[in-house]
Amino acid sequence: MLELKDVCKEFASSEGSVVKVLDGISLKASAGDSISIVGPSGSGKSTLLNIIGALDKPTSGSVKLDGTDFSKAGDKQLAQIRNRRIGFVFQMHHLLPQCSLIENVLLPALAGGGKPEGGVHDRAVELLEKVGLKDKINSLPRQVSAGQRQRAAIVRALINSPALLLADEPTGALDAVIARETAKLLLELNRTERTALVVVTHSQELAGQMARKMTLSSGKLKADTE
Ligand SMILES: Nc1ncnc2c1ncn2[C@@H]1O[C@H](COP(=O)(O)OP(=O)(O)OP(=O)(O)O)[C@@H](O)[C@H]1O
Repeated sequence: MLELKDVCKEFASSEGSVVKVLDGISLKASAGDSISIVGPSGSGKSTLLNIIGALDKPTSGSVKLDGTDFSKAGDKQLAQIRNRRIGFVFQMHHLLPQCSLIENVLLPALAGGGKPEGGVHDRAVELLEKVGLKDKINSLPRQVSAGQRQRAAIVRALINSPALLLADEPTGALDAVIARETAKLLLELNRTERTALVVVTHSQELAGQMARKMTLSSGKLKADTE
């Protein structure tokens, strides 16, 4: 369902030369998969995640999600894919401070001007309950803990039942115990929601919890063999 073929990404450096950050990356992931990508700072992890998430375009190569080739999709279709088929979780929760947790979770279901489909409110409540936020659904982000905010952000990423869940340092801003709990939850939801999960992280502990561990280095992505 997610398929990257020979993806390359080049940037112009400040000196005017061309730097190849990604050099022929191929990757396949299907529902229920969990993949971690580790690598040194500046190795291109965020660049790769942005390309997988249709937030950036490769210089060459192709990215397909459920058969749709991103390079052949128009801007409107790409926006729809980003909103409906892909969930994003970042290091910072990016919840709107003036909206309650449930309002934040429902935002992606309202994006695009459409009415939320029937049942989405129930789904939001159900997911918030599942992550232990039953008593907090009407609380504002500042009224809950950092770990609870990140759990709400994960639920928000899942509200539209995406095929793909992309997480960039999802536990990076949390202390060790909460980070561990959040990682466990992320994996549990990945299993029950049947998404393909791709996590970029510096944390070897988080990376080690994913079924497939990969390293990005010198533009190449390699599977770690235990
Ligand atoms: N828009 C851009 N223009 C020019 N160079 C860029 C651009 N975006 C990223 N780069 C360069 O590409 C390389 C990879 O950056 P990227 O942010 O993907 O690395 P990373 O592995 O995510 O790093 P970190 O772990 O520190 O977050 C870096 O050398 C960066 O300077």
